[in-house]
Amino acid sequence: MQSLTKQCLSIIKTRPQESHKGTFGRTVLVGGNAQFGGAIMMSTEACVNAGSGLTTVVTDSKNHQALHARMPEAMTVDWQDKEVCDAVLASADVILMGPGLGEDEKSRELLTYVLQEQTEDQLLVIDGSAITLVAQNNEQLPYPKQTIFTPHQMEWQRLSGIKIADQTEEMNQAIQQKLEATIVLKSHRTEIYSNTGCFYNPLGNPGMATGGTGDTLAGIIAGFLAQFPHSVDTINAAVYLHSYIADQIAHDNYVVLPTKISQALPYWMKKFEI
Ligand SMILES: NC(=O)C1=CN([C@@H]2O[C@H](COP(=O)(O)OP(=O)(O)OC[C@H]3O[C@@H](n4cnc5c(N)ncnc54)[C@H](O)[C@@H]3O)[C@@H](O)[C@H]2O)[C@@H](O)CC1
Ligand SMILES: Nc1ncnc2c1ncn2[C@@H]1O[C@H](COP(=O)(O)OP(=O)(O)O)[C@@H](O)[C@H]1O
Ligand SMILES: [Mg+2]
Repeated sequence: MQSLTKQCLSIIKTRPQESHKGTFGRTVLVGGNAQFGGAIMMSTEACVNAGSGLTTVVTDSKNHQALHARMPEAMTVDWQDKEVCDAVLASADVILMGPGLGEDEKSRELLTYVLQEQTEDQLLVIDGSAITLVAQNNEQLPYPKQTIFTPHQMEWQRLSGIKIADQTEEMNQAIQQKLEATIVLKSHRTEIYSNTGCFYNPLGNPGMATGGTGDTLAGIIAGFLAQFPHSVDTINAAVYLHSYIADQIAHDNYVVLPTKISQALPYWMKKFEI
């Protein structure tokens, strides 16, 4: 397993002069039920700050006002409005599904719908509740090689069937090869299993152990994939930078607020651009 270094951030390129919001990708985020609105808001804040050209959030209408107040850069769609959802999903380069989605009937219906709508050009990042639902329903992925799962160890236990204590590199890799999707297996030391190699993130700190840090990572991964190459290098860079920034914040903060990571993204991306 290869340990990531600062070198992995070299995918962050200086933006071309001749560019516009369409150049940097369209990201659609699906999640946030009435209980977990904060999760999709944190993913959105991360995605916009990570540089997604256009970001649209498909969520429970209860979250719209708060989302607009917090992130006017993002557009919102009521997840009951099928016609608008169809159009928005069709326009996406990257879809992030799951932060705060919940596990009720509506959540299940939305997951099945998104899996049906995904096209062969679109990447799908599956996080949070959506991982649990894929595991429960034994959902088949339409395009496994274009799918990225971002489970923590418990979600990976549900998806892979491997108990946390048995989640060794060998076992994890065997299930990844069966799934053919990329797996970002989150823990205090996150590992990335892909069709082209396995990587290990040496950064991160216990200040990150607070609700929303994973929702934030999922938003960064989606925002990076929207504008940078569709490869594991881009996912590695997102994982590394998320922890790198958290480590900077942790120098003088006991707890690392996820929204602080998002707010610091544009600064650090500028520092690392080449
Ligand atoms: N503000 C919000 O609205 C928040 C909403 N959230 C959403 O809540 C939903 C449920 O996700 P949860 O992860 O809370 O619930 P889960 O039930 O999926 O997992 C949490 C359980 O897994 C255990 N666990 C074992 N190893 C772990 C590891 N390495 N990392 C994390 N947990 C580990 C924890 O102790 C806990 O008991 C998701 O959709 C998520 O996006 C959470 O992100 C928290 C914040
Ligand atoms: N002790 C720790 N050391 C390093 N990273 C951590 C630690 N605790 C949590 N993290 C990171 O925080 C994130 C937590 O993700 P997740 O459990 O999905 O959170 P949530 O769903 O609440 O947003 C992961 O990226 C994980 O690597
Ligand atoms: Mg999570």
